[in-house]
Amino acid sequence: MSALSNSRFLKMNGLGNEITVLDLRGSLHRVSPAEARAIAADPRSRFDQLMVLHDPVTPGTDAYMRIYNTDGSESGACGNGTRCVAWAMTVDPVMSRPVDRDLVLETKAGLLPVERVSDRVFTVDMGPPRLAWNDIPLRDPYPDTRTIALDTRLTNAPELQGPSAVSMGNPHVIFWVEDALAYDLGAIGPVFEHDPALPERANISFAQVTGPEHIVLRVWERGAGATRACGSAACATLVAAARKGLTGRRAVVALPGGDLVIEWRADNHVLMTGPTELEHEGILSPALFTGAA
Ligand SMILES: N[C@@H](CCC[C@H](N)C(=O)O)C(=O)O
Repeated sequence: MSALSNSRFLKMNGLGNEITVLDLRGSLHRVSPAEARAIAADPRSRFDQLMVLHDPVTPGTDAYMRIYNTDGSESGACGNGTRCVAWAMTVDPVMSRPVDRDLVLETKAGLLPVERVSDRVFTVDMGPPRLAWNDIPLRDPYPDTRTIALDTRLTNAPELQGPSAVSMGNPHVIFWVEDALAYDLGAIGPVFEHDPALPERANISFAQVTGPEHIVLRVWERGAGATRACGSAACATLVAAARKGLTGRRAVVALPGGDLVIEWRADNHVLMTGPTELEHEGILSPALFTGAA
C-alpha cells in the first residue's frame, strides 16, 4: 500500500490553474512520478500541478515544496500553486499552523516569500528572473535571450519567429503575437515544448501586448498542457516584454482564468499578485495507487 493512501488533500485553483495540495510534513515519503500521475488521473484530485509540502530545509523557511506536473515530471516553480499553498498554510483549519509573519516557502529553485494581501489574495516574491542561455536552459549559446530561434517547420505557423526565453526557476519561451487567441495551443504547444533546442523542455506562451501595462497571455504548460493560467509564465512574459521595451516593469497579465498583477521590481525580484480558491478537500483512495510505485 502506498504511504499516500488515505492522505488528505485540498483541491484548489489559482485563476483556474488546477492545483492539488498535499501535506507530507512530518513524513519522509517522496511522491514518485507514478504516484503523481495516479493522483492526477482521479477526477477528484486532478491537477495541472500537485504541490507537496515537506518539512523546511533552510532555517527560517516554513516548508519545502515539491511541484509535480500531470505527467509526473517535477518543476522548480509554480506561481499559482504557491499562492494556493500559502492559503492552505495560513487559512486551512488542518494544514495551517500559527505564523506571526509572512511565509517563506522553498523549492529546488530557491526561496519564495509570500505576503497575504486579503482573505484569498497573495503576493509571491518569485525571485529574480534568470536570463542567461545556460540558466534557462537553452541548448545553443545566445548572447541575448530576448530573441532566440526555434524550428517552426513542424507547426502550421511559420510566422512564429524570434520568441524570448526566460527562467523563473522553470523554463519559459514567449512568442509575441498579434492575437493570442488565434493559435491552436494543443497543436503547436507540444511541438515547441519538445523542441531539441530546449534541453529541459519549456512552458510555451503566446503573448499579445495590448498596452504598456497590459498583456493577454495563453500558455501551453510543460508536462501539463493548456491551462487557464500560469503564474510563472505571467512573470516570465512581463520580464521579457519589459526587456524588449514593449511594456513597463508593471502590468496586468490577462489569462483565460483571470488577471494577475506582475511587477519586476528595481531590486530585480518579480512579484506576482493574484487570488486562490478552495474547491473541495478529499482523501486519496488506496485504489489509486495499485501498480503505482
Ligand atoms: N502553473 C504554474 C507553472 C507550472 C510549472 C510548469 N508546468 C513547469 O513544468 O515548469 C504556475 O502557475 O507558475
